[in-house]
Amino acid sequence: MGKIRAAVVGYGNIGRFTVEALEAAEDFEIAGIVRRSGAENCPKEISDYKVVKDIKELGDVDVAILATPTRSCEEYAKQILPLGINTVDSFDIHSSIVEYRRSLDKVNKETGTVSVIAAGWDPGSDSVVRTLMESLAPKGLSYTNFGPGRSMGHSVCVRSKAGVKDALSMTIPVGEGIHRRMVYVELEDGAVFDEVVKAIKSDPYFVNDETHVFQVESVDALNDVGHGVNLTRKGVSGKTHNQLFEFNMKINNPALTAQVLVNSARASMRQQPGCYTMIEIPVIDYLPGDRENLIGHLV
Ligand SMILES: NC(=O)C1=CN([C@@H]2O[C@H](COP(=O)(O)OP(=O)(O)OC[C@H]3O[C@@H](n4cnc5c(N)ncnc54)[C@H](OP(=O)(O)O)[C@@H]3O)[C@@H](O)[C@H]2O)C=CC1
Ligand SMILES: N[C@@H](CCCC(=O)C(=O)O)C(=O)O
Repeated sequence: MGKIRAAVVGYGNIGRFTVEALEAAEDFEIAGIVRRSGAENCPKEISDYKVVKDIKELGDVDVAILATPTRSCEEYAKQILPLGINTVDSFDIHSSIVEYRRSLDKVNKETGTVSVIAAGWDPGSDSVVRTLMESLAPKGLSYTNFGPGRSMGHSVCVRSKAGVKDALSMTIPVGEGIHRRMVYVELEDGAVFDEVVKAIKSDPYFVNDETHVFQVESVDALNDVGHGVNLTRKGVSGKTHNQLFEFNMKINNPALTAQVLVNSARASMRQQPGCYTMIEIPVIDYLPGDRENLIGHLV
């Protein structure tokens, strides 16, 4: 089989690391990068690739990796799927995933394409770990404790508010799956801080958590894209109590998200038409290489 031709749509934090992850993956080639401004002010590190405004300018593309804000993923996917191109995204509004999956699945079936959605680390690879833990102790309690670290999704959400020039949303674990949000905003001239605070606190990304907003001179001076998670489950296997499982990681957030997107782009090439979350795909499909070799060294 030839190399998988992938396009990266959106060249922000996740887009930049997605290009790197594709460059490191021997079974992929980069068909090009889609930016709203096309090749205008093109960053030096991608100047050897085709950089375009519209994915149609790229010729043959097997899969489009949507490195765009979560709230624009559905619109991009619905423009791209009718071209016969698979899509992959890291959509992260947990409460809307079922509805989003249903909406794209219809388009996938009509166009004979595959979408893998919610494919970052959370939702994404953590969802696979949560699923495995629940199967190992079907009765019990699981907790997902994030950070401390930068949530890209929450930071993107704050940056989309009127008057915000730049933002950093830090996730602070309070315990048992509860989090505090510490939000640092750099404002445009003339922006009213209290209005910005109101817009942030009423957004579904923040509405259920204790949120503190601070105005700062420079977000860049504070920025650190490190993050992490501690997942636990305590429960019952069969009729036996007190089974305790734990999964921990400390990560560079965009680098890990990009790696999961690339793995999911590969997996998209191996599924029947439809829309999938990561827990619906056999884990072996995320890996390159010969199936029997993988079974030989992993099982
Ligand atoms: N599931 C998970 O675990 C994770 C999910 N994510 C998701 O990844 C998303 C992207 O994060 P990040 O890369 O930091 O975001 P950025 O803002 O850095 O990048 C998004 C890029 O999308 C393009 N874009 C297209 N439409 C818009 C629009 N309407 N407004 C702004 N930009 C647009 C822009 O690129 P251009 O100008 O080149 O077109 C922009 O640079 C987040 O929304 C988050 O939800 C992130 C981390 C983990
Ligand atoms: N979706 C997150 C990754 C998981 C961590 C998280 O949800 C949080 O910090 O709130 C992100 O966008 O960075």
